[in-house]
Amino acid sequence: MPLKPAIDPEQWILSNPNDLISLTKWQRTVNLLAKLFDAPAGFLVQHTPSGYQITIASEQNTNPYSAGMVVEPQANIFCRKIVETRKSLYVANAMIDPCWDSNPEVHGDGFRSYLGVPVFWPNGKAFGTFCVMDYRETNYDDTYFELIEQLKDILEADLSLLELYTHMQKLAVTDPLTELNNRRGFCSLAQQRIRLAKRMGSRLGVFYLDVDKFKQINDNYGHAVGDEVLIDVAKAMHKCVRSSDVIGRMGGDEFVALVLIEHDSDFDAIAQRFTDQFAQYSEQDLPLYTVAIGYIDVDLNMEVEGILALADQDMYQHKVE
Ligand SMILES: Nc1nc2c(ncn2[C@@H]2O[C@H](COP(=O)(O)OP(=O)(O)OP(=O)(O)O)[C@@H](O)[C@H]2O)c(=O)[nH]1
Repeated sequence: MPLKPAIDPEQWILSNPNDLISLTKWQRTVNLLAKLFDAPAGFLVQHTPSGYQITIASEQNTNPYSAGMVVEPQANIFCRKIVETRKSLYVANAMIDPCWDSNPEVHGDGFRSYLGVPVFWPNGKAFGTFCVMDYRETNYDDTYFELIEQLKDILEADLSLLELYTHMQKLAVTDPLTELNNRRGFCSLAQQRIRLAKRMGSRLGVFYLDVDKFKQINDNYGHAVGDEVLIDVAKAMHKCVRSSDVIGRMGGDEFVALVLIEHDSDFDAIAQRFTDQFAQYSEQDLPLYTVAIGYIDVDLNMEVEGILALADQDMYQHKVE
C-alpha cells in the first residue's frame, strides 16, 4: 500500500491538531532558533494552496506576527520563494535587492534580513518553511546555515513519525488485497455508525455476502484468479452502496456492508443491485461466479459482532448448494 500523506496537504495543521505532534516541542525549537540567531522573529510556516500560515511564531515582543496568521499565496514573501524553488534562501539585506520591493514583510514591517530552509514531508512534498527574520542587515556564516538545518531535522523527524504511525494505523484496519476495511476496521466504524443512527433515529441494514464455491475457483483457475474475483467483489460493493456506507472484508470470501435504510423496499432493492453488479463482472475476463447475499434490519441495541452473526445466518439460507 503506498504511503499517503498523514495530513491532507490542503488542510492547516493548526486546524487539524494531531496527538502525535507536540506543538509545545515545536514552539521550543522555534524559540531556540530565534535565540541562537539573536533574531527578533523565528517561524515554522505551512504552505497549502490557500497560502502560507504561521504554524509557530517565536514568543518574543519583537515578533510582529503570531501563529495562525495567513498570507495569501500570491504575496511576494520570502517563504513563497523557498516553496517555489524548494531551496533554502538567505537574504542579508532585502533593501538592496529590487525583487523584494513588493514584499510586505520588508516594506510594511521593516524586516531587512531573512534566512529560511524548506521543510518537507517524507514523501518529498513541501510542508513549508523554517526561518528567522531580522530588522537589521545580517552576516550569517556557515555555522548558522548548519544550525538551522539541524533544527529543521527535528521538525522533519516528527513529520516522518506522524506519517509512519498514520500508515501503520491504516494498515491495522485495512485488508491489503481489496483495500476495504478488515474485520477490525469494519467493526470499529460500524460501532460509530450505529451510535449515530441511534441518536438520529435512523435505520441501518447489514448485508452479508459470500462467494459461492470460491474454493473451486481457486482450485480450477489458481489463487491469482481467486484474488481477482475478491477484488472484483470489492469493486462491485463500492458501486452498490453510498460512499457514506461502511463496507468491509471479513476474511476469505466474506464481505459485509452496513447501509442506511430509508424504506422497507431498500433491502430487496440493494440485494438486487448487488446481484446485477456481480452478473456484470462475471461477464468480463473472470470465471462466472455467484454470491450468496443475506441481510438483516439492524437492531441498534445489539453489538456489532452479534449483528454480523445474524446477517451471516441469513446469508447461509441463500447459499447455492
Ligand atoms: N485466492 C484467495 N483465496 C482465499 C483468500 N482467503 C481465503 N481464500 C480461500 O477461500 C476459500 C474459502 O473456502 P470456503 O470457506 O470453503 O468457501 P466456498 O468454497 O465458497 O464454499 P461455500 O461458501 O460453501 O460456497 C478457501 O479455500 C481459502 O483458502 C484470498 O485472499 N485469496
